Amino acid sequence: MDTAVPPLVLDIDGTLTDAPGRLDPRVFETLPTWGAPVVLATGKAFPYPVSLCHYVGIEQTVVAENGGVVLAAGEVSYNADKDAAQAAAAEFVARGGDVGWGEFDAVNKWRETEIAVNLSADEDLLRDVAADYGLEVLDTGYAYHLKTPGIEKGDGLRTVCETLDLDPAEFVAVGDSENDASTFEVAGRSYAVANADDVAKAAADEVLEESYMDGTLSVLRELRD
Ligand SMILES: O=C(O)COP(=O)(O)O
Ligand SMILES: [Mg+2]
Repeated sequence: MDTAVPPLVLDIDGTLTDAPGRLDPRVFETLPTWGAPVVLATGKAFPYPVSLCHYVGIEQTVVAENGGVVLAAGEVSYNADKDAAQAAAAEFVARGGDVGWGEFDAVNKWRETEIAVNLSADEDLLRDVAADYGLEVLDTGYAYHLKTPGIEKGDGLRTVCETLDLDPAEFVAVGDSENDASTFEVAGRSYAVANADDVAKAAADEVLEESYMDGTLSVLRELRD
């Protein structure tokens, strides 16, 4: 029954995907029929979750770039400083670093508020440069994010809730990484999938027995039944 399901805030990578990072096809049958708002909250660049909502067939309600960009009810807000991240990334490269996505950098091309760096990059150098520019480095397990400190997915969820007149405490959150800890704090109930990192596991109300979409679906089924 759909009558009493709570709104959801779902991470994408590691939560709606499989281990190699492919979207789990069960997303297509589960999310469009959910009887309450579904927010996708991700570290991915803004167009990725917007496209995902489009193709899955749900409202475009999105927290992207770790809270840097929020879209709800057609209203977009930008909450972080791409210029600083871009300047720091240029300095990182000038000091011998490699952002690591090859010649055509689709990971950052449409990113509005931060820069994502491949996990193969020199982390110590990246952290040094970030500190010089007053930025932080967030490791999601999928990328290092060179970002404005204090801007988090959880702030994005609050913005969504203000726009849609929803109570964040009613939300159920599922995620897998350090960048989901802020969402877990803001949402009323939170779950880390079994493949989650230690920060996400410590922040979650409950750590699930199953990984990836199997874990996420175990929560959604329980909420629905
Ligand atoms: O972009 C990343 O690094 C991780 O993305 P996610 O927040 O959807 O897991
Ligand atoms: Mg994730």
